Amino acid sequence: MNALVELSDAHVVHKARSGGLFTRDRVYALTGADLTIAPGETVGVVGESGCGKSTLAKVLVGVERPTVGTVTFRGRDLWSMPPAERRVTVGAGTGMIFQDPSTALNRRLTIRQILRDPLDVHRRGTPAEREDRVRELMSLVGLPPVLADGLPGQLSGGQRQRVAIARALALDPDLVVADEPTSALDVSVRAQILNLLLDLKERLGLALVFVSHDIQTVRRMSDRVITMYLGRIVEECPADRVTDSARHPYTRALFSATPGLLDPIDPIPLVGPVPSATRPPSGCPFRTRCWKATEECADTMPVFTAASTPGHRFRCHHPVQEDESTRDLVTQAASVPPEPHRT
Ligand SMILES: Nc1ncnc2c1ncn2[C@@H]1O[C@H](COP(=O)(O)OP(=O)(O)OP(=O)(O)O)[C@@H](O)[C@H]1O
Repeated sequence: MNALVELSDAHVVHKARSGGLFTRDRVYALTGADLTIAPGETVGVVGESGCGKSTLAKVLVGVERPTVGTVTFRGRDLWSMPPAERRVTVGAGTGMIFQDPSTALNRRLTIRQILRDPLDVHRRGTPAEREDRVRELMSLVGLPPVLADGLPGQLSGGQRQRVAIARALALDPDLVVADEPTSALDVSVRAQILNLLLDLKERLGLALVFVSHDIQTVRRMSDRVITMYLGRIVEECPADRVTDSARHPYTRALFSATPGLLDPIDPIPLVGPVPSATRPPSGCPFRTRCWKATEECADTMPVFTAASTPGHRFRCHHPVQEDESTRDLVTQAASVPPEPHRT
């Protein structure tokens, strides 16, 4: 695959905190992530809260340095560049859109100042050209020019997110990462912002990484869906196959619990809670909740296996068969008693 950005064996480990103080524990936020994103591709990232989606997103745009592993952007290793060069590469080549535009935008600056800031920092064009670019960016995201002298607090949530999108696009990036871009917005404006992102992606040829809890939207927006579990990428699947043909039991379970995707069925029952990211299980991290788990799963983390469809791969010792329906899996999972090796 022609790569725009590539992660190779990327790990992010944090010091754990308790009551604001660091403890001796470590949080394994991202473990052994290998991922390639092509120019113009939309990759959706799904997984339960705390599984490392935001960490993956931040590593991809060079905001977070992996503790171990490499991030290659347009063929260059980001973290072996001199810092000044990395700032230019990341600042101009990537953009990030956060969940809550109210906190992501400086509320003391006007919209014009917010949009001019990256152009000034990266010294793009003459002052007059920067003013033109601000007008162009506002028009690109559907904001009337009259709002240029307003403050973020004077705008609606949807308008603020449009400003955040315009700012992310200011320097013509190749890659934009949107981390839960609509979850802080009113339901009524979510679709408008998602359509705007899709439209901009097409018009500007952007690669888009879309992180969300909203599985239906991820599937609709993306070419490829990445499933994460406890800091690991466990499956990559073309979006049009992920509901019915995902091979990792966790991906099937996640999609079975999303209302409206499949014929009405009960979700695949999973045993217990997600384990702590400070003490991930040995072997496959999903094994403690998986109805297919065996001793082998406790002993070794499976390597990626390629499925029959290009772009589809999974890490599982006992994958779901291609012809197994989610309804079959619900029955299977419900009939398996908890095993000692699961804990
Ligand atoms: N700076 C940090 N210090 C300590 N632990 C952290 C830090 N940042 C993230 N973590 C932990 O790393 C793990 C992964 O966090 P991350 O935010 O990437 O997950 P997520 O899937 O995006 O979660 P959510 O869906 O709730 O936003 C979590 O256990 C989180 O508590």
